[in-house]
Amino acid sequence: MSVCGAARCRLIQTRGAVRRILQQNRTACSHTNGPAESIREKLQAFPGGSIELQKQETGIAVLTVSNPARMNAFSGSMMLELEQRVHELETWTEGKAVIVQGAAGTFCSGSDLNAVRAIANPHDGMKMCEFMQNTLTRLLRLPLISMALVEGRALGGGAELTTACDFRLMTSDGVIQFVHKHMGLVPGWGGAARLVRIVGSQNALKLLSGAKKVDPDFGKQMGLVDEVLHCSSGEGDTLAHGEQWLSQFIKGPAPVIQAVKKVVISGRELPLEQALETERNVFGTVWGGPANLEALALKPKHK
Ligand SMILES: CCCC(=O)SCCNC(=O)CCNC(=O)[C@H](O)C(C)(C)COP(=O)(O)OP(=O)(O)OC[C@H]1O[C@@H](n2cnc3c(N)ncnc32)[C@H](O)[C@@H]1OP(=O)(O)O
Repeated sequence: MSVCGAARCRLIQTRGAVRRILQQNRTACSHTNGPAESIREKLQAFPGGSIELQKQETGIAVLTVSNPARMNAFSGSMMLELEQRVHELETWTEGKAVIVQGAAGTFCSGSDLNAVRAIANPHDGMKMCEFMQNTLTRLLRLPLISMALVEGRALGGGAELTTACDFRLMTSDGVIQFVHKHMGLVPGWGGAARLVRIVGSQNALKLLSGAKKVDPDFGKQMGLVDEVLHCSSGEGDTLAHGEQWLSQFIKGPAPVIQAVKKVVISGRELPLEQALETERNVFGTVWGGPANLEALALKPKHK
């Protein structure tokens, strides 16, 4: 092929890649989309529990999955509520971080099995899966640093939820387990795709095919767990310990923290040329900004 022909070929490939990414973003970022609409009514038919959101003045929000009578399993209405909470976080300009936790000393036991039984056909399953993939992708793409605080158990969809956060912290008795295989399933909320990116395909294959229990030591060893909190679930101060750990990453003004997260997301998800372009654009939002000018005026030494 001539040099011109090769260049034209590369251009066509790049355009194709850009079109695909834009398409993915449209699907994952739209607040309402056609296919997801029809599942909403079905999900609404399975009420129970709630997703609570507390936005704090520190710039840290706490998102609590709460359905204690069912070990914080996701009812249909909780799936809908999670999407609403993520939407609220997407527009939180003062925010820096979000902690995702479970109520009453345990994280989340996945889908509510009562709802699962009622929609146990491929059509509804795929719609529910599309809905949750969309929400969890948006959670991961928030311009906020996110952390799953795993007390007790994170099972099935609960394990998948932990992978939609930037960091995972665990109490010393915490367990993450992709139990899907035991249920005759594979992850469907995007958990497999994200797990491969976090721990690599070899480790992901072991965790999914063996439905292995990940305790804090195993989790740290394979890079799934970022830090172990040396306290037990339900002790009450777990959240304070989690906030303390997170504080090292969120010092400074919200626009700068959000800019950091944006360049990391684009670096993680986009082809290099596009990631570089996004990085330039984000850089332009902080260069010469208040935090930058203040730092320059202080003549800092980074010893
Ligand atoms: C794409 C998404 C795929 C999925 O998420 S599929 C769902 C995967 N999750 C599961 O299979 C979890 C099944 N549950 C369990 O293994 C155990 O209940 C669990 C969480 C280890 C807790 O065990 P224990 O401490 O002995 O407590 P327990 O079994 O008595 O549970 C207390 C009450 O909670 C209920 N529960 C727990 N997980 C649930 C779930 N996912 N859906 C609906 N209900 C659930 C459980 O039935 C029990 O209720 P009850 O007291 O019998 O009325």
